[in-house]
Amino acid sequence: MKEDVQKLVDKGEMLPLMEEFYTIQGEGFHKGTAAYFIRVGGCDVGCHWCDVKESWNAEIHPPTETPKIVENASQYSDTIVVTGGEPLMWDMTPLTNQLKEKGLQIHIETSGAYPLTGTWDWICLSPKKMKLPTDEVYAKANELKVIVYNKDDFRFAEEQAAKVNNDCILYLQPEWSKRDKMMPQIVDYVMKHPKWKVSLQTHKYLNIP
Ligand SMILES: C[S@@+](CC[C@H](N)C(=O)[O-])C[C@H]1O[C@@H](n2cnc3c(N)ncnc32)[C@H](O)[C@@H]1O
Ligand SMILES: Nc1nc2[nH]cc(C(=O)O)c2c(=O)[nH]1
Ligand code: SF4
Ligand SMILES: [Mg+2]
Repeated sequence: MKEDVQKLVDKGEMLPLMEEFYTIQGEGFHKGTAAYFIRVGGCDVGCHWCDVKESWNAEIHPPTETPKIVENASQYSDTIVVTGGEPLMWDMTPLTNQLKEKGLQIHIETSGAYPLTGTWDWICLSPKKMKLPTDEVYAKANELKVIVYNKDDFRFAEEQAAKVNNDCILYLQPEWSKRDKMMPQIVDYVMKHPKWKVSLQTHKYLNIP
């Protein structure tokens, strides 16, 4: 990467943009709501079941000026979801400041494994065992969304629930490839422990992005 571009990426004034799309938020608290998704490239958390492994290598995604991303996003929706990859690998301050200047609602999907930057109307924290969230994101998360791949994830979910703030809404979401096996166990678990709710990847059932 050219030195001047690298400097702008380091400041969050340019971001490796993988894709952008207008769709329906499929998961968690805001499921069913139309939103414009900005998918930022780059992630080193390494979830073996990740459904967007193409996002991991930041170098294959073109560094894009944040004003250009914002200008485009604002044409589509009042609600913007920033996801990745892991968006918090980058300084989210310029992007979120500019989205706020347009009066948009800004949500983030994050593992919380990197320092929390940017200003957010909604934080969806989906913690990962390999690289745990920072204390700040546990304190500020609006929803906790734990992916259930196997039985140990129920233990992990409780451990993570003990760390988030009291207002945080708790979700268990089946890992997509294990949904048939884990869904009955999730149903049973939620009925026994009703502080949890079920989150499904509804966009995958609807065949939308
Ligand atoms: C692709 S990640 C990107 C944002 C961030 N890196 C994170 O993990 O939160 C977006 C959401 O999809 C979830 N996810 C990824 N792969 C999944 C899968 N195979 N089944 C269910 N959820 C998955 C993640 O846990 C996260 O909540
Ligand atoms: N429709 C839809 N909803 C989503 N919610 C979180 C997603 C993500 O990949 O971050 C996602 C996604 O990729 N598509
Ligand atoms: S943290 Fe998110 S983007 Fe990174 S590997 Fe895990 S699910 Fe995929
Ligand atoms: Mg997704």
